[in-house]
Amino acid sequence: MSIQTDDFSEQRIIDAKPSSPNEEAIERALRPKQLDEYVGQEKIRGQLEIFISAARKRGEALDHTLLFGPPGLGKTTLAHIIAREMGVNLRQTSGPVLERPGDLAAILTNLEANDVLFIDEIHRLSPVVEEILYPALEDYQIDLMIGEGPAARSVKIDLQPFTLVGATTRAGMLTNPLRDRFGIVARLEFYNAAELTRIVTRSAALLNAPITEDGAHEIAMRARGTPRIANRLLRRVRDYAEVKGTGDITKAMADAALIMLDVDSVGFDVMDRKLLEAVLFKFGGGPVGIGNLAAAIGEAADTIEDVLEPYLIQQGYLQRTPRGRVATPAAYQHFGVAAPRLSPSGDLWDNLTS
Ligand SMILES: Nc1ncnc2c1ncn2[C@@H]1O[C@H](COP(=O)(O)OP(=O)(O)OP(=O)(O)O)[C@@H](O)[C@H]1O
Ligand SMILES: [Mg+2]
Repeated sequence: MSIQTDDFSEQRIIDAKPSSPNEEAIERALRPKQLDEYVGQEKIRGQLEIFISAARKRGEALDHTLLFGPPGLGKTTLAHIIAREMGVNLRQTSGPVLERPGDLAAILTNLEANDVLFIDEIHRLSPVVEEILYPALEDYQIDLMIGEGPAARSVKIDLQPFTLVGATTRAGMLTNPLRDRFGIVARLEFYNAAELTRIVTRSAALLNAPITEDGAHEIAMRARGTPRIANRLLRRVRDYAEVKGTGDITKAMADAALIMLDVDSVGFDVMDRKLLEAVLFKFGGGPVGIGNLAAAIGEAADTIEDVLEPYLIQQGYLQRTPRGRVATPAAYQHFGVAAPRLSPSGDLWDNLTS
């Protein structure tokens, strides 16, 4: 099976974004429903446990909460868990869907006391819609213009207290006034292998797929720190094990399936390798600007920044410097080439912190 197509975002096996509506339905089925089923993110979980229980005791809405981090780490999952643990309804929408102030006003005025309003991709709210949101967040009130021309007047509408849960892959793109209105700001981190092993094991049980501990670990190691990718690899490995074996997902079975899928030992696929190879061999290890890099590998700068880079940077293969992207010795090593002793800025690599 080849995963090299023109539109790789549709096909890429380790894309952190959902690949199809069908996959979203499967994901919903695998989604943990309660905080204690939610694996990892210990700090966030610990904080939310306290804040939610305090808000419930007081009978108040939870503070507005911003969830940010790369795709597939569990933001939507967490938003649903928050509503459930608060014992309230969740209304879901997204930044690009809310085109006019009226769209948001209609949702806000229909919220019941302490409900959760989940706005995905909140960095893509239009400025006029954001304007309506400020007084809603601060005073549970909105100012709406009714009518047009000389007859137009503004009316204040009181809202029920509610909690905004905003999710974004790019906290840096939020306006300051919006960011300042979140009482709770949670940054989701990539998951370690032990956590992903637990996620894979749990999902396999839900899918009725027999799996060994080291089979789960093998998948976890190659899932780029991302539960969505872990679950997707699990489903592909299960197919492979059913066709090529008895259905049992062992380490050997997982390894063979992942080799077939072209996901290498550290979870890189064609796109990751293409990006690192470009930095290493086309741009001499860097520094290279994002625009040049995007042109060289034929990928949008956004996709590079949101989807490809975060994991490569977190794992120490790539660095972001003021002058551009730089490949680290680990990147040279991965491709079996000797790394230069000095970084492109002329420092010893050992002295640089990533
Ligand atoms: N902590 C977790 N424990 C177990 N499973 C998880 C966890 N986080 C995420 N998942 C699984 O990963 C899948 C993707 O998670 P989710 O949709 O919440 O990611 P997201 O951060 O909202 O991604 P996007 O940025 O694309 O919206 C879910 O189906 C869920 O099953
Ligand atoms: Mg989501």
